[in-house]
Amino acid sequence: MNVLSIQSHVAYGHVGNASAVFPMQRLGVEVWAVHTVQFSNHTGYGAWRGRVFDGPAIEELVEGIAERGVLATCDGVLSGYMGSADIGTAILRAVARVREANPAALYCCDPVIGDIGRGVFVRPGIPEFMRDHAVPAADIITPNQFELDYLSGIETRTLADAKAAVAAVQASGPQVVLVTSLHTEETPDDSIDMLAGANGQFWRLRTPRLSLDVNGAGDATAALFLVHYARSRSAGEALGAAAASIYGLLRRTAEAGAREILTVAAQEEFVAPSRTFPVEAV
Ligand SMILES: Nc1ncnc2c1ncn2[C@@H]1O[C@H](COP(=O)(O)OP(=O)(O)O)[C@@H](O)[C@H]1O
Ligand SMILES: Cc1ncc(COP(=O)(O)O)c(C=O)c1O
Ligand SMILES: [Mg+2]
Repeated sequence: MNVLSIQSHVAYGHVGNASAVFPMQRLGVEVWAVHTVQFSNHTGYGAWRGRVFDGPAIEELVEGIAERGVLATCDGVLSGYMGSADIGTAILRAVARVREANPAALYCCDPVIGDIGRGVFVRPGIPEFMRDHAVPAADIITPNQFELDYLSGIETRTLADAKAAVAAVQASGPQVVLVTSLHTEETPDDSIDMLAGANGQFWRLRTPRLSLDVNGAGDATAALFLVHYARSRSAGEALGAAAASIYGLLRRTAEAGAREILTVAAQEEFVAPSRTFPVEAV
């Protein structure tokens, strides 16, 4: 399996491609990593150095890959944080080129917009770009609850609200939706839910809430979910596999008290998670 992953990159630590690429490789996937930014470290530190690339820089690399004659062997495209709408447009052009070469290729868009508590943390214009262009073009999206609310225009308080919001977003294009970090009125305070929806069916998975504050977990989650969905074509199965790996990774990170997720030290969790959780049809 070959995945074109177009995301931010950091030299130190693990967010964006620096969080997503290795778990996919550990699962046996060839990853074609295109970086939208190259920063020293993630922006959660408050200070960083490095450069933001632009649309033409992304298109140039995709052109070079196309010149190798390999686009037809690309099974999926993964995108995450978009620095500008210009980069977003380049990503959607890459998706169109891959689909032209391989109509079966899946586009998984992590619609990074913001988070509960932090609000919108992307540049002006990006939320609208995600909602009006990127999400409708995707086969799979992996919003957190804040992003689900924005994309659907529904303020989700209950599981029924979340299901309605997923259905509303599915009507705009993506058939498979994974909601991360979901907390509804039904969710116990010491727990965290994920909700997957596909073909009119919904599955919920609940894990303990760990005491940690890290970045990059969503990027790894989208990557793992794409790979497991591409292989199984079951959103429920992909939910169970991705959630178990992420939980194992974060549990190890919390135990170590680390500021960065333990992508390398906890790599066994990507292939053989130490704990699995029931996937409940809801
Ligand atoms: N404190 C936590 N405890 C347990 N799991 C967590 C915690 N934070 C994140 N996760 C797991 O990581 C997944 C993705 O993280 P999330 O914070 O939703 O990503 P994003 O960075 O995109 O908002 C969540 O769905 C959840 O399974
Ligand atoms: C450059 C960059 N990309 C991606 C992310 C994604 O982090 P998170 O998964 O916490 O949203 C961050 C967060 O700080 C970042 O700085
Ligand atoms: Mg995210």
